[in-house]
Amino acid sequence: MPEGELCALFGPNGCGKTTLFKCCLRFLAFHQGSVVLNRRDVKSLRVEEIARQVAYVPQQHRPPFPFLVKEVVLMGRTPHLNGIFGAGAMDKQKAFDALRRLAIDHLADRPYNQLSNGQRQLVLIARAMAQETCLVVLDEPTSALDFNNQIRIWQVMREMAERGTTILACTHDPNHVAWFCDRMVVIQNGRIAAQGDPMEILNHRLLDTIYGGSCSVGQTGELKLVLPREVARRSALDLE
Ligand SMILES: Nc1ncnc2c1ncn2[C@@H]1O[C@H](COP(=O)(O)OP(=O)(O)OP(=O)(O)O)[C@@H](O)[C@H]1O
Repeated sequence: MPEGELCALFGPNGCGKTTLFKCCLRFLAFHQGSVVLNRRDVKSLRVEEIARQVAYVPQQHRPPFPFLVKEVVLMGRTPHLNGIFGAGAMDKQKAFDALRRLAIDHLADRPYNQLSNGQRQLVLIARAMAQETCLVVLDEPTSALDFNNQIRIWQVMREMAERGTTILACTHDPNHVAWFCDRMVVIQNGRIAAQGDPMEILNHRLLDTIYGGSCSVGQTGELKLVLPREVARRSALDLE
């Protein structure tokens, strides 16, 4: 991936997006292919070295202990420290900045395991921001969020990419891909079915291949909009 790119990994349920992420991060062993991170094979890197370069936001996270939200976010600093107890004022400030950027600083002193799914998802994204890595990998980062927070997270990812962070996020929302991403990679049946600029490759033929004819792609000005086919028929959009 080019530096500073916001790329979406897209594909139907069960096509292997999470598995691919887990292989890239070495949570799962893989037997074919290779993963190269800043010109080095990840198999040759120690876990700490990977954590200094890649932050991961998992789809689900079951906390083992009632850590406070501010402690969970501070854990993002761990790869840069000599253990969590080495956290200094600057690390705490970075953790707080991430909480504030996501408008969840009011949750700082709440136990993480007493939060809603969406609140926990925001905390994990804040933890990844505090980690300050060159690559951030996010597994359906907006799946539990209200619409306002979905847009906030895509805007935050966009800003991070503009500042040079490379971002790989999987999502099931083709509109988010069209509105916010530089590139999309479509996985189907174990291989890359298509990849490129969403404005160029996101069309009804691609969606028919993935979803079997349930969607239409409309265009209004520079904006693409994916709608259920029946809804699209009722709209005044130019349909492909
Ligand atoms: N722990 C597991 N053991 C065995 N098979 C698994 C396991 N986890 C996932 N799989 C299988 O691997 C395949 C890919 O799953 P994966 O979770 O990577 O898909 P995904 O694209 O992330 O799906 P979704 O969009 O539903 O989150 C699926 O067929 C799934 O059933």
